[in-house]
Amino acid sequence: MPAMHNEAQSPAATVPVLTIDGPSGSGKGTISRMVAARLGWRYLDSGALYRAVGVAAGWADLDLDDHGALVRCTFDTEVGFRDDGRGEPRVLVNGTDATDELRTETAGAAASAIAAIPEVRAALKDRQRRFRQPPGLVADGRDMGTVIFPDAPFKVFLTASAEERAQRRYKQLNDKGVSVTLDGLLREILARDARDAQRAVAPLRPADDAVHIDTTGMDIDAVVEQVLALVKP
Ligand SMILES: Nc1ncnc2c1ncn2[C@@H]1O[C@H](COP(=O)(O)OP(=O)(O)OP(=O)(O)O)[C@@H](O)[C@H]1O
Ligand SMILES: Nc1ccn([C@H]2C[C@H](O)[C@@H](COP(=O)(O)O)O2)c(=O)n1
Repeated sequence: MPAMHNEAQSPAATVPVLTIDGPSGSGKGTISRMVAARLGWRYLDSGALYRAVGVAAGWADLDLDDHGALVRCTFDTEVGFRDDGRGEPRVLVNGTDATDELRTETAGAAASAIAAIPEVRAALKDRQRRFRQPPGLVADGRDMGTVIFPDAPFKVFLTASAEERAQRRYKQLNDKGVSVTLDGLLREILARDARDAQRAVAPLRPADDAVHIDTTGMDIDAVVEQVLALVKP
């Protein structure tokens, strides 16, 4: 009976997903949040999950080479998102607001190292897929279009030159009163790009069916409009 064939598809699979993957500082988070708000869809910051595990591992004084302990830590770490309507959602790690610690380059580097462990990625898979709820989801990360939501109807791969990404991060951190050097940030960005793109499991790469948008020299609103046009032409 034809109806039986449809039953194989889970209800979640009918919820539309827009995936936005790309390297650090390409604007994934900023653009995803704005597009999700315009569409009235949910938002998944998948990087925050890896960062949260990194931060929790730091709190527990775990060695980044102790993969067994890091995998256990992944299962034990509860991550909550609280949107107070004032920009970036707050991220709670085991009940503690860790948003500011999560956004540091140190947390980014730890997340990138932990994210190369296949069992950590496997442990976070279902947690990410559970965000797919009506009326739709915007999901940002490195493997949203390739691994987590390969059937997403809308996929974007955002890039910008490494120099521009470092400039953006420099301004972002300066505005927060964090003292950094442009050279140091550029080195960190290039190191993170290399690790994320070269790991064996779910490396950073565009899905075959992703639309590439190079945001070098583009302002935020122009990128948002270009992405929205893909979903609502
Ligand atoms: N098109 C753009 N033009 C100028 N600045 C931008 C643009 N897109 C994002 N930015 C700024 O760049 C900074 C980094 O953006 P964002 O945090 O969204 O990047 P990301 O790709 O999510 O980074 P990460 O992967 O490290 O979390 C922010 O300060 C943001 O306002
Ligand atoms: N889907 C994802 C999301 C993130 N990571 C890893 C690699 C990143 O360097 C790190 C931090 O992510 P960010 O907050 O900068 O988006 O987490 C990943 O491997 N896969």
